[in-house]
Amino acid sequence: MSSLLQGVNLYLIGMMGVGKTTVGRLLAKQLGYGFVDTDDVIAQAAGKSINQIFGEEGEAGFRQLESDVLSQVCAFTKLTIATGGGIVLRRENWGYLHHGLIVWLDAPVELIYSRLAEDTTRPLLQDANPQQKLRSLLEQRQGLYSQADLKITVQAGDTPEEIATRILEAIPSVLKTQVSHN
Ligand SMILES: Nc1ncnc2c1ncn2[C@@H]1O[C@H](COP(=O)(O)OP(=O)(O)OP(=O)(O)O)[C@@H](O)[C@H]1O
Ligand SMILES: O=C(O)C1=C[C@@H](O)[C@@H](O)[C@H](O)C1
Ligand SMILES: [Mg+2]
Repeated sequence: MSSLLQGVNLYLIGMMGVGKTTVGRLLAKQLGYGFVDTDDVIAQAAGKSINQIFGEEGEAGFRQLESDVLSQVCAFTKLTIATGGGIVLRRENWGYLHHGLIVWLDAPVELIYSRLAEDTTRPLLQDANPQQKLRSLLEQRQGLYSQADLKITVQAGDTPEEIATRILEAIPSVLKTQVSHN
């Protein structure tokens, strides 16, 4: 698989809590790829948590840092990159994402909510009605996520290992499509 990909980066996109970081780490290991999480790189570079960045610089400040990090990461090869849930919002980010293969992890809002109900590290979910907030974010972003090369639907009970395997099994079909267009 790794040789089929020829070093092309894999970008995982999708809503917060869908499992991009968890599955991305596994995929990287299985592919012999490096692993990068854009949220972690942003927090490390800023020396602040994501919550602090949102609090001090606003969402716009965070989005700028996110684009800066993505623009640097995409220059490397052989990486699996777990992105932040809102990376799809900026048009310029798509130019970077399309350097690699983009995989959308999609899951029902109820499943995402059950995972993140107690979470305090996602600033956009610190809302009076987090489930409704998730619903409206997904509605706003669905059309953007659907521009991915590959959509993988995640259901309750799917283990990270199963999801990683499903992604690996689906990759050849996408690569074949790309080759046949050349
Ligand atoms: N397949 C799974 N089964 C059970 N729990 C999972 C699964 N995938 C992820 N989780 C759990 O759900 C939570 C969110 O997962 P994760 O941090 O990987 O999501 P994410 O897509 O990276 O979110 P964000 O966009 O906020 O970074 C974590 O507590 C993780 O352990
Ligand atoms: O969905 C989002 O907009 C976000 C998801 C997280 O990964 C972080 O990037 C941040 O909490 C914002
Ligand atoms: Mg993550």
